[in-house]
Amino acid sequence: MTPDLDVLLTRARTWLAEDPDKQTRAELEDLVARVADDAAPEAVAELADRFRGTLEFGTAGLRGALGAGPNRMNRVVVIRAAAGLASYLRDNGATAGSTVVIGYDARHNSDVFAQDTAEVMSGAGLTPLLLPRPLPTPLLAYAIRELGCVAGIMVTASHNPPQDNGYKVYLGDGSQIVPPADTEIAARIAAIGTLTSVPREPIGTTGGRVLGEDIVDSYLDTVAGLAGDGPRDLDVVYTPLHGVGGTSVVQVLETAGFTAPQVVEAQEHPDADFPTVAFPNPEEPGAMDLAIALAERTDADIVVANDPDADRCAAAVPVADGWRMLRGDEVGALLASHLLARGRQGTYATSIVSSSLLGKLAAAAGQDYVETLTGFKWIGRLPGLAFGYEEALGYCVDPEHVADKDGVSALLLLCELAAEAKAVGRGLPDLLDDIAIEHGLHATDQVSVRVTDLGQIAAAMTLLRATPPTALGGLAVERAEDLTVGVGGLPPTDGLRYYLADGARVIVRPSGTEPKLKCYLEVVVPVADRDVAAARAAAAGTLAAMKADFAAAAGIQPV
Ligand SMILES: O=P([O-])(O)O[C@H]1O[C@H](COP(=O)(O)O)[C@@H](O)[C@H](O)[C@H]1O
Ligand SMILES: [Mg+2]
Repeated sequence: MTPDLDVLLTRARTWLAEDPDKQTRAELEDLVARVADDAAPEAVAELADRFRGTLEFGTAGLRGALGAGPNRMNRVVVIRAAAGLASYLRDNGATAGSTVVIGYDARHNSDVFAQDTAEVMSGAGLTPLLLPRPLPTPLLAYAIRELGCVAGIMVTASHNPPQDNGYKVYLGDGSQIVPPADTEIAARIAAIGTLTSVPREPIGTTGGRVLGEDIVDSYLDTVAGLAGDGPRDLDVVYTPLHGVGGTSVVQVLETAGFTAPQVVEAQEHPDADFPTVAFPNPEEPGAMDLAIALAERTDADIVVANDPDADRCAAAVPVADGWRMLRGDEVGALLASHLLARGRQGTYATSIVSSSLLGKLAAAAGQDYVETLTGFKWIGRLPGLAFGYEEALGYCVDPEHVADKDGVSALLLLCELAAEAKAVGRGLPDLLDDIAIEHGLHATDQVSVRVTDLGQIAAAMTLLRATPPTALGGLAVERAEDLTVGVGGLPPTDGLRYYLADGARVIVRPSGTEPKLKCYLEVVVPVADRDVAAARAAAAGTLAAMKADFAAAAGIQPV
């Protein structure tokens, strides 16, 4: 046995001694035995990975595979995280009786992690309020403001694979944490000694309770109230993708006067194993197949979907040759023009990896425009926000009540817009064409590479930094920026941005929620003689060439 292996085994045994979860304990005991017996290389690598650092706050809180060890999601990590957060809150003005609202999705152990969190809050003298059942993330964000809480926690891994879970952390403003709060909370988590030093009390101890359905109804009525008067004739197919959006979306649409959507039966109820999809992420190819098939069979007008925690919204619409998924940037432009047409005043915002079109729409209507880093935590908190969106299917159409993305309210307003268009014999693609004719066709695409070894992502970034591309898809790279130095007033972040000829731009960055390298591309093609189809074809050709060149420059194989 090498000294390194000895240290690893000691750490694992120390961890085992305080793990309150039978299942993760059994799993780690087994792994420790395999390492101690014959140091089987696979077992050693697995154990080392579990103890390689601790889960850190990323784009949207903590996120990782379920399992034992500090580098996984489990009860020990959650209890420590809750205790660190409680200590941060106490140091920043929270007093006895300050409330913390806790929500959870329907993933494996989400309810257990929520319960642990509530007990830690009680133990710290704060008052936990638990949402009554697995519910959408935006409902949690709503509850923070509505109930005047000092913080909120949502136990969810959103759209990640079934074996993952996660922990989204919000402060009293209803937005997810950003620096320096995240590092200050992380420091307090790191400072926690043994788990036995963390006081835990039953949730009633400090007046905490499980909330009733009234908070759910209050949220759903608020969302339904966003729709104006107008046409409601629209045949909607909907899927919550085995997540928690289902009943909320149906209730909101009906309250707003729509006929109940047809819901994809096999994906209607929450299921932690997401049995009908490879990845429960509407961005992934195939995730919407069942919904689109149902829409085809029933000749529906639109397909809408939420990701499993219902903070994202995806849509597909019928076109001449079948069904077309709308990109997040397209839905963002549609919702923005819908709100601008209604006279919504304020700041229109998106992330730097999203389309530049929003800036043009806002400017044309005399409204302010702001760009942030990736992550809705940056958008939701902007003062004076009128509307915010990001290409990753996230939209905030009601910043007054929900300072985060909300797949339920976005879905309602998109259906409202589609019904208005249908009433005059048009579809959402026609509205997109109108926008393209006025502002130029802004076409976006993404190369997303899933890796098993995070080293591959670092290697691609290193290669790009060492040998920057000089042209992509035949467009010269006119300017390159390394985002790690913090450009244009943005906080530093790992990423590279290239400005190309003809207004094209490319950004590459590692995902902060999944083991993926993401490259976001945009080209802007003027529309001549109202011929949007020609501009679209030209843009598609350039984007395809840019993708291929980018993959070669980064040394990656996109799937
Ligand atoms: O998981 P969700 O639905 O909350 O979505 C989260 O992850 C997305 C992808 O982030 P990344 O590119 O770093 O993986 C972000 O755009 C989003 O703001 C964040 O809330
Ligand atoms: Mg989500």
